[in-house]
Formats: sequence, C-alpha cells, structure tokens
Amino acid sequence: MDYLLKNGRLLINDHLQICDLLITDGKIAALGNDLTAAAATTLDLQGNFVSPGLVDLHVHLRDPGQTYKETIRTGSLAAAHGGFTFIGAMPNVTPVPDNVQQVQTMVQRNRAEGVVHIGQYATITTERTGRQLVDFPALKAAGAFAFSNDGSGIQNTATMEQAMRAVAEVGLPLAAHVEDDSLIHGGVMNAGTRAEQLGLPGISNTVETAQLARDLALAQATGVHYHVCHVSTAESVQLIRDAKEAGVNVTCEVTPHHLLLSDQDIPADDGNYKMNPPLRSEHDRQALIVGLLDGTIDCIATDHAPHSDAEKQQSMRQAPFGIIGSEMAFSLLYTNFVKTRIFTLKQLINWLSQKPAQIFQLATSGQLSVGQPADIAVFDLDHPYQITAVSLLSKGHNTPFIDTQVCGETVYTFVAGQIAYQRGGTK
Ligand SMILES: NC(=O)N[C@@H](CC(=O)O)C(=O)O
Ligand SMILES: [Zn+2]
Ligand SMILES: [Zn+2]
Repeated sequence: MDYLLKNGRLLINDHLQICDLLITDGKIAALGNDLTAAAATTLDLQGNFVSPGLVDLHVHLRDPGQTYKETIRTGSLAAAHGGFTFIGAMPNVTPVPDNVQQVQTMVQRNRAEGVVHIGQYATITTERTGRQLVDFPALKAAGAFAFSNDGSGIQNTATMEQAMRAVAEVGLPLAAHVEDDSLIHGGVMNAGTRAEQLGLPGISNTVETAQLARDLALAQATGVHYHVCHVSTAESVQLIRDAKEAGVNVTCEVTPHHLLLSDQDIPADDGNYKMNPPLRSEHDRQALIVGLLDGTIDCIATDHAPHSDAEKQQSMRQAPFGIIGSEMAFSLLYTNFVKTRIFTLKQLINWLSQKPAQIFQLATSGQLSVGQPADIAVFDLDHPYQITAVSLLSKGHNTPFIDTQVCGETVYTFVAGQIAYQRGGTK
C-alpha cells in the first residue's frame, strides 16, 4: 500500500517545518507542501514529528534458546514500538550463530519473523567462548553484518589480536563488549559509596577500561573497525577520544540508561537496576554526555536485554544483568535531554539514526530524502504519556522506567513503506 503523510513536521535546515511526505513502492517518492496522490492512503499527522527510522545497533532477541524472555517477533515489535526500523541482533543465543548454517538460518528467520530490518551479529569465537575463531569470510558471506561476543569480553589478548586481523580483512565491524573477567570479583553494581550503602559487591571502572586500553592498542596495530559496545566510564571516553585523535579506526555507542541514571539513582537492592556495564557514578554519566556532544561517542544504542519478571524480581546478587530499552529510548532521551535543551532534536536523531547507519554502512540511510527506503518514525512530541508495563510489546518488563511520565510517544513506524507499528493498533 502507498501512503501520503499529510501535515507532519520534518527537520528541515535544523527547524521543524510542516511538510507532506509521499511513500510509493516502499520508497520516499516526494516531499513538499500540498502533495496529492489519489491512489495512496492519506494519513493526517496533525503536526507530529516525522523522523528517519531509528537504528539500534545493539539488541538481544533471545531467540532461539530463551524464547520465554523474547522472540524475534516480540523483540522486533518492541523495536517498532520505539520507532526503530533497524536493529542489530546480538549472538548470545542458543544455538550460537558461529557457523554458516546457523547464521543463514538466523538471517532467514529475522527476515521472515521480524517486523523491522534486522542485522545479524555472528560471534567472534565458536560457542562465544574459548579461543577458536569463527570463519569470518564464510560468515560474512552467510549474511552476518558484524561480529561480536557481546555478553562477555575476549579474555585472551592473542585471540583478540588474531580476530581483529581477520575481521579487518573481511571489512566488517568488530563490536566489543569490554570486560576483564579477572577484575570482576563477583561484582553486581558499580563499585562506590552506593554499593557500600547497599552492601553489594562492586564492579570497578577498570573492569572496562583495562580491556579497552588493550583493545585500542590492538585496533591501532590491525586497522580493524573496532566498535565499543555500551561505553560506561569517564576513563573509557578519554581513551577513545585519544585513540580517535591518534587515527585509530574506533567507534562507540552509549546506552540511554547510562546517559540518564547514575548509581546514586539506585533506590534499593532491586534487580531492575542491574545491568552490565553497571550504572556508574555521576562523574561518569557527565563524561558520557560530554563525549556524545564532542563526537567521541558516535551513537546511542539501547542494549535491549529482556529477562522474565521472576528472574528480575530477585536481589541484585541473583538477578541476571540487563534491562529492556527499545520502547522507551526515544521518549526518555527526548524528554530528559531535548526538552531541557541539553541536546537539540537534530543531534538526538543523528545519534539514533544517521550516525549508527553511517558507521556500520547500513543500507538504511537514516535520512528522509526522495528515493530513500521509506523507513520512518512519527513521534508525538507534545502530549505526555506514561510508560506502563501493559503498553510494552516486549515480553520483558525489566526496566526502572515503568510508570515514568514522558513525551515523544510513537504514533507510526513505517518499515520499507509499510506500517510496522501504529498507536492504538492491535498487538
Ligand atoms: N547488558 C546486559 O546487562 N546484558 C546483556 C549482555 C550484554 O549486553 O553484555 C544480556 O544479554 O542480557
Ligand atoms: Zn555487552
Ligand atoms: Zn548487549
């Protein structure tokens, strides 16, 4: 079906301006005022904001293996609910996409069962453990869009060095979860005064930065496109800033929760505040904001990590790491950073759309221009709404942001010109 979107507001020359947008054959066919198209279905957007579809380089779909937590279907519906039209699916699923057949299976299933575009990560090592590298060229040919062992760091330096050399050859990004296992000591939240008050074991910043420093040296030597997942500390931002200045081919992402919360916001021993990396200090949080604003941090990715209610209702000592993020990322960031004038709307959309698409060289451009695929999100910037558990399309409800009042509700998400989500539509 073709659509004529009337009276939306688009960012044109840094300003929101009323503009119509015509979608035909899955592409943006025209932009302008007073467009008409007899054959298209007309939708009056009533001044709502028309954005390029958002791009999330980091989600966990749990399928196959843990489909009680999420499936390709529910995870992609959650993404569409948040205005995302492309997501990168992490490979910490069972069976592991570490071989040609499983990567091909995942690529086919993502296409058949997902309601948004899905890029499939293959692992770096077999079974996402040990030192046995995957067959990088074969997995690229099988359809992997990048490589990652997300969920764990690569502990052995020689393994990482060889992986980087091989991934540099195939020309895809290597997305690293940086975490030195020998420094964790059973920590479950950020080390510091809040962990001491709560009597919980802490995770130091060096768990992340020690391995990051190692990796940056290896990235410089190998020339690989090294992408750092969920950067969380001030020291990491500085290391990446220095590396970029030295010409290292490094990019990185930050999550909404690390931008929004610090460990001081953890009210009690509550599993919904447990994620990896943990919520850090206020000093770290401020450094992440500065890092985004000065270009050290390239983009925002949710690290959507669904778990069951029963798993997350436990103490932080027992609950698994991770919180959901797809469905509230834009609203939370818009409300807390754009409405408060810390970010402009243009900056936020750049970090959530154009920039991630550009650094991973995706087919989706993150831009609204004639001829581009019609991957589009429409947001209501003006009317506040409440994030509620019942409104979520994810199987997971594990987020500290339930019952938060925000603006920026998704009204429509179009993927390749078709409606993937619409407000008030059926589940
Ligand atoms: N972020 C998390 O706390 N958890 C992720 C793994 C990961 O992103 O490292 C998960 O798969 O649950
Ligand atoms: Zn991770
Ligand atoms: Zn993750």
